[in-house]
Amino acid sequence: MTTTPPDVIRCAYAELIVSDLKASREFYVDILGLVVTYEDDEAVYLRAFEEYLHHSLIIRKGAEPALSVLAYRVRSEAELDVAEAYYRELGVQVRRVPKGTTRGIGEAVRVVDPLGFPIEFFYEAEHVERFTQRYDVHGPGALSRLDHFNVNTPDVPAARKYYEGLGFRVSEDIVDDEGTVYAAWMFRKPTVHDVALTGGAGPRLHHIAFATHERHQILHICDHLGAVRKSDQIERGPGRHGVSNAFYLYVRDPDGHRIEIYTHDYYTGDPDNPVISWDVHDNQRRDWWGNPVVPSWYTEASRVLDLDGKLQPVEERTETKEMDVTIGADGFSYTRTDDTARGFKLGEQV
Ligand SMILES: O=S(=O)(O)c1ccc(O)c(O)c1
Ligand SMILES: [Fe+2]
Repeated sequence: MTTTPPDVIRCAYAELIVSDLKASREFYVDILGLVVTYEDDEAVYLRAFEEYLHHSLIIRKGAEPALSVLAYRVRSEAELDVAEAYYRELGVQVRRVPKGTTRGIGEAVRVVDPLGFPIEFFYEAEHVERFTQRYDVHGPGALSRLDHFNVNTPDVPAARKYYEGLGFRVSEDIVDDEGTVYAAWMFRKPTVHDVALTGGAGPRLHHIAFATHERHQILHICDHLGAVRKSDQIERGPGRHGVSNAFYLYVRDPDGHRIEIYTHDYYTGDPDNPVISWDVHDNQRRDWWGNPVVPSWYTEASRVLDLDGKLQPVEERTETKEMDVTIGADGFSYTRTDDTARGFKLGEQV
């Protein structure tokens, strides 16, 4: 690459295609408590309480539930030219879209990145009221901001190299002693990640995560789902992650799109931030308390669209899959590395 990469600040918004806008609005607004910035018959533009840009999530009515864009904010309008040149040199599909193509967003550059994901780079965006201290409208499950994207991609080292080319750094990863890389967490903003690369068939969206300030907000969302008899939308957690140290919950929206609610990871902003590598057989890597990872969390994810709204084909992972080495009769994981006397604890039970 001769051209410099665009200066990405952070993950900024996503657009999900949903089959029933009303049902999805109930999930994202009535249960998760996101704020509606604007809505019409086609789409709802949502933001979390600390956010002052127009939206961080769009849910848009469509026949095929899928991800239609993951957007990163760049440091200035000038970075759009940089992004356009960078991706043209990569030889991928690149499109310049005028201001207002997406309500509330200025001029942008859209690409299908080398991993097959629909990605947008933008700077200018409409400012709206920031509800940081509007405690009169915060619910008990108040979400503060969008925190990260997690994507399924078959070749994690190749994806890591691509994102390193964009100036992202690795905070943590999951590996085995043969050198297979199962997942990596990468950041531009000084937290654990803006994007996580999860080995698996891809391009697929694994989840979008919103942060809360307090664990009790996550617990309230669980209680709320129970109260409306929608506990089946709780997929995994609440729990404490090993990787990232965050307290977490995964819920599935009416179309099965996965949303993580996440709090309490850590600062990564110094140049010498140490990378944490986890052994794939460490049973506390994904859940610090050793709770099992449900198989659907490894196998299910959302399809993604190209820039014309067509489903991207999915490529299977060829390297060993994490689920195969840590779940069920063939899989195994340990709690204490020297615990040979009692052998390996069977990994996540299925
Ligand atoms: O399950 S992991 O502890 O690996 C994990 C860590 C951080 C995340 O954001 C996540 O989705 C999953
Ligand atoms: Fe996550």
